[in-house]
Amino acid sequence: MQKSASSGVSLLGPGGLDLTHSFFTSILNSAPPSPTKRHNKVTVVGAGNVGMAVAQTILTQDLVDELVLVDALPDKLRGEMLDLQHAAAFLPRTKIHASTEYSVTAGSDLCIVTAGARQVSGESRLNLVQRNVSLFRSIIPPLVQHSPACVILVVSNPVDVLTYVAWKLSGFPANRVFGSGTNLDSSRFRFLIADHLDVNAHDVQAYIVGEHGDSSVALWSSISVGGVPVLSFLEKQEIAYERVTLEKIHKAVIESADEVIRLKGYTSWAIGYSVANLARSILRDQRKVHPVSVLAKGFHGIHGGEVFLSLPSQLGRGGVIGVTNIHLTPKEAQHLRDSATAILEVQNQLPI
Ligand SMILES: NC(=O)C1=CN([C@@H]2O[C@H](COP(=O)(O)OP(=O)(O)OC[C@H]3O[C@@H](n4cnc5c(N)ncnc54)[C@H](O)[C@@H]3O)[C@@H](O)[C@H]2O)C=CC1
Ligand SMILES: CC(=O)C(=O)O
Repeated sequence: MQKSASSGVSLLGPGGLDLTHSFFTSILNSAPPSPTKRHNKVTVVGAGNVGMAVAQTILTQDLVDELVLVDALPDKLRGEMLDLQHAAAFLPRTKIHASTEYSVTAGSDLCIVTAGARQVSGESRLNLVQRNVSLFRSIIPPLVQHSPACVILVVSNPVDVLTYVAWKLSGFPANRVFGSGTNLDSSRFRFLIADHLDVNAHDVQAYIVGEHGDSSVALWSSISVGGVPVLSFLEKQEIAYERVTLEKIHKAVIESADEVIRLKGYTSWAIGYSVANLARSILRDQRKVHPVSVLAKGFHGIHGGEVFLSLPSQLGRGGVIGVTNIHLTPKEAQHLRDSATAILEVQNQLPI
């Protein structure tokens, strides 16, 4: 009995009748016109906790026509694919494929890399670098071979160093390779500020930039609630202690991942939503600004080497359109350069 390549479901009836041709009668004399809507194909490499959170969030948001999962574990991969396909009646129509072979990814518009080792509680993300760089050597070249025009979005940790590695291995221009960076940290920051002030996180503007990790930099002057700049408001009211609260909130952001990992073993939902939010900006050419990991050499006095770290950047169909000219205080600029140094110290030890 013949089976469809991606689902394994039989397309032939018991007598060998091909049912796919017998349910509908065409009302046209020729083939129907091809749809004018752009066909979006996204690949997610790594079908672990993060990859599957990304996949399911993308599916529920009706972003893609084809979703491809790639992993090194064939049974896990097929199980995840079937489990998602079985929700087809409740989801926007999407063709879901899964394979350990990269040929299935051909023609992807966006390739999201989540494969790799993850940190345990108490471990720094930077500690993962050697293990994940060698995985990237087997992941990035075949992705590029099959989708030479794609945008690559790196999620695996340490995300800033691995985005640099992906850029080098791909040979792509820098606008087509970026990392999820501090889009997640900034979301955690906005949630904690909103929670503290009892407002909606959508109404809180606040950026964390630099490394997705211990040396991240909170841009205090970027914080506004409903259009009111928070720091100058607090200064006018002479509520100095709130500045201490904000610093505590930034510390809580840095410790967030470790807290979740200690409690449930890994983080997944927030990064899933964060990445789907980035995918939407790319696929829908939304030109929204997100704090993501981009080639930062030359920005804000960062000169020591080619380094990727997060800066507020505009995203569209072709990838990173540009980095916003944010104003940094001398202290913030110094912290950003320190963050670049922390990343470069790890990166410079790599044979890339
Ligand atoms: N940037 C961010 O904000 C975040 C990054 N992460 C990172 O995402 C990565 C994945 O985390 P989890 O999904 O929790 O780990 P996981 O262990 O659940 O999944 C990793 C997956 O990668 C697959 N894999 C390993 N080698 C592969 C290869 N050569 N080709 C294809 N697939 C391969 C494994 O089979 C596994 O399914 C980690 O590096 C983690 O630190 C996690 C959360 C947030
Ligand atoms: C694991 C990780 O990088 C995070 O949740 O922030």
